[in-house]
Amino acid sequence: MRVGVAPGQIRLESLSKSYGRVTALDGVDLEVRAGELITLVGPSGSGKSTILRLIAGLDRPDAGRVLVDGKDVGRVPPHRRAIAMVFQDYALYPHLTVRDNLLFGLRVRRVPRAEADRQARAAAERLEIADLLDRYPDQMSGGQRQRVALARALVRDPSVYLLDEPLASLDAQLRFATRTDLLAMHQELRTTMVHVTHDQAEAMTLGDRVVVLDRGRVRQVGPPQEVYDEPADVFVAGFLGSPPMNLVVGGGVLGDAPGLTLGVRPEDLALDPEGPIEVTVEAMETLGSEAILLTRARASTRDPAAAAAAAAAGAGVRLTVRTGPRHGVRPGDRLRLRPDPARIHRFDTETGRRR
Ligand SMILES: Nc1ncnc2c1ncn2[C@@H]1O[C@H](COP(=O)(O)OP(=O)(O)OP(=O)(O)O)[C@@H](O)[C@H]1O
Repeated sequence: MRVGVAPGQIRLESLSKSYGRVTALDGVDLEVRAGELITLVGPSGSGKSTILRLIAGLDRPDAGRVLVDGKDVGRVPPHRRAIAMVFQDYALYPHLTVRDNLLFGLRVRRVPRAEADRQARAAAERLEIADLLDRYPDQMSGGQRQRVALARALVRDPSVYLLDEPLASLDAQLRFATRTDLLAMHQELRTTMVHVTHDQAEAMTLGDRVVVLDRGRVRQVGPPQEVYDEPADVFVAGFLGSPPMNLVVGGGVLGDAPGLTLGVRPEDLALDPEGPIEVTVEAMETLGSEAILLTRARASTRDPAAAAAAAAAGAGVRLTVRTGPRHGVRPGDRLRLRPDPARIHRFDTETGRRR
């Protein structure tokens, strides 16, 4: 029996990369499965684009290896890797029409004219830009340019797509529409896609798995809902979710827990007249389908460090609550909250790790 590796599988082994004194990647291990859409997410400077550049061969690692389909590609130049990259700023050739932008890569590869035309048209139709083939990039909207950039990647017929914040410069509505297109494109092609974003909402919706990065290290890898429900550490807990998880050192109003930090997401705090936590509403945002209440509780804790921290801050713990839009609450109101006991997260305060 032949044991092969499916095309488009990527393995990163102990990848490290520094720029001068800046450590961009610090021992990254990651396996991207063939055909998977995986999203790298993390704050600015966490190393996301560096990972893409190393996979594409645009940069070389200081240590570690990149394997594509089981082969070390360290010595393979970028144009020989079966990889297409799409950037936030489209990177279209401004002096070429859409048609010629699409044909460019095919001409470089000496694909016969008729076949190249056929492939360019198929990609344009796939991304619904067939009526724009004679336009120049500056004659199109941002969303249209992004579709052209995706179509150009498509005609290369790569075994891996690297997408570096392709939706970042689109407005909210277009972003949603293009995100849906990208998902449909992946579902149809089933080609490996590594997508980078710093937008945690995008990471939740776009990807079979999400990789959370922080300062050049992988903090957690898993299906988005799993990472959201069981963050591996305080960093991931605070990063994924908007508004972020409420985190209370020592537990405080969430329950006395010396040495631990307890967390609860805004949607897991219910308004309940019998609830154990008394808070004052300081501000609120009503968003149509939901409301966010910014409240402040009195810290009740026996953890001396937490009590001192709360006292030093001059007030009680802030708790953000997500609730329905028709709550009848006003700033200044006193309310009671009940945390869902099954949804309290426990972290070691010293290491930050989930307990
Ligand atoms: N060519 C370079 N020269 C110097 N420093 C660099 C270079 N490229 C990246 N860095 C640094 O390496 C770190 C990681 O950068 P990288 O672009 O991978 O982050 P990122 O997570 O993609 O960030 P962003 O979301 O802002 O694009 C940053 O501190 C960055 O300043």
